[in-house]
Amino acid sequence: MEPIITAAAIRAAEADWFSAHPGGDLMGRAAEAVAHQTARLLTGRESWGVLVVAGPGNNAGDALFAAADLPDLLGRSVPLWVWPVVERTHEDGLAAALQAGAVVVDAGAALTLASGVGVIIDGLAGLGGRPGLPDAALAVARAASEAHIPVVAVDLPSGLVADSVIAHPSFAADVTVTFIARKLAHVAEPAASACGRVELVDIGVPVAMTGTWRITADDVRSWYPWPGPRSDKYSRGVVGLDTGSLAYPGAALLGVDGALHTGAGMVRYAGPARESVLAAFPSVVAPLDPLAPGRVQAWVCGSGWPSADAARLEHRLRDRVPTVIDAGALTGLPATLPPGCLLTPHAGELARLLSVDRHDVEADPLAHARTAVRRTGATVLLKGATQYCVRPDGAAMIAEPGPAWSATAGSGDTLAGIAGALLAAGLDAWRAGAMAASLQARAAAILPGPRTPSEVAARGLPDAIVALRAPD
Ligand SMILES: NC(=O)C1=CN([C@@H]2O[C@H](COP(=O)(O)OP(=O)(O)OC[C@H]3O[C@@H](n4cnc5c(N)ncnc54)[C@H](O)[C@@H]3O)[C@@H](O)[C@H]2O)[C@@H](O)CC1
Repeated sequence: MEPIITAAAIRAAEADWFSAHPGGDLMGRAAEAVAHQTARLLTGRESWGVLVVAGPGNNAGDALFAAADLPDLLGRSVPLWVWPVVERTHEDGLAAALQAGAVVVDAGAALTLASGVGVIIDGLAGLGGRPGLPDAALAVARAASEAHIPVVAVDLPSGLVADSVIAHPSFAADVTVTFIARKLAHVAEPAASACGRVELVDIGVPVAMTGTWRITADDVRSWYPWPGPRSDKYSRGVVGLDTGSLAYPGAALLGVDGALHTGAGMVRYAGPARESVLAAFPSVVAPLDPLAPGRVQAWVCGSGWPSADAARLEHRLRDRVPTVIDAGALTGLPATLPPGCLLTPHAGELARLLSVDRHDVEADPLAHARTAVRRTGATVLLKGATQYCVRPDGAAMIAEPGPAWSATAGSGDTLAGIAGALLAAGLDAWRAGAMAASLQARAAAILPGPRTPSEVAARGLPDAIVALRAPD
């Protein structure tokens, strides 16, 4: 798991580092990394000049020192321009840039340069960034974007806020060079799209964890319940699905598809779409009486339920096995849920669960997911372009992102089945939720284009799972 750190935690870590290393130089290390990325982007460009957009803070210091490093790094002269957006920019940084031959320009000249220069270094604001940009800076950002001029953002594109997912008007970076740890804006949509490729640079500052992580490829590989020589269908996990309805039989098929292709040892289907499920998946065990007792290690409920059905949900919860609670089952939850439940709402469902506006959830998804966790005592996987899995102690894990193609009706039903299979195999709800979202993202990524959720499950999941063990 890779920690995602708040701006406050970074500031505290830097303060501790400076007390332990009086007079130490972090800016030099940061600037070196920014210069390196700028040099890479400059190589092969027709125009060799670099425009630095400089604000008042340390972010500008990083950008200006980086520009000053460029002639030495590239072994030749580099035309440099500095636009100090404010009256006073970082003094030592500006002096270094001037020493390297930089010319100070005003807003008008910066706007002209923005569509013809080789690379722009955005050093207007970083951790101290306020939302949005002053008009003149926004005009420069837009001109650069229209002319496809590469932008290197220092720490994060100016206009974004480090701890927020909101896509405020900002520079659109090709590369964002950040230090110590990634922040939420780097990994969570829609802000993340403005960051381009994020290069994380270790500048040797240890930082305290803040309870949010991003799942890594190593986690996905090692948490997947690989079968061994002594595995049988029970040790691999029996997942029960009470999903679908006469109105939405497809949801039952999609959930079963997800569970089978994630590697469930056995799928038991106990719902109203028995005939269609058996016709499509002969390996599924589906008793004639859906209420007949049968061994399951996890349940999946709610996908394709047309409305809340407290009795149907309570019947399944009585087994006291980990349960995925999806879609229709998310309304009308009992006052207390047994341990190990995984709720899988999208933003609209979470908004309804919390009686708030959907836009509030979208503006601060993590806070709302944490509120739902506090109210229900369950683990919550909030679905969307960025998927957050929050467990009862508040710890959050951000799943691997998938292609935008995944935004189709039915992919949530498949996801519930994937999560159910992982719960039945013994993963805790937190890992199962983040893993399910990541596996589905990987499956969709290896089958690019407009695919049905069943195609992603049937063709993408097995290949994505096998590829986890392929040599890099
Ligand atoms: N503390 C250190 O020594 C280190 C700091 N580093 C850099 O320093 C940055 C933090 O420095 P600061 O605390 O000085 O903060 P910033 O450099 O982010 O600057 C904050 C200033 O920018 C102005 N500002 C904020 N948002 C704006 C916006 N949207 N438009 C226009 N002006 C805006 C604010 O009024 C404030 O004066 C980090 O992001 C990182 O780039 C790195 O050099 C690593 C080491």
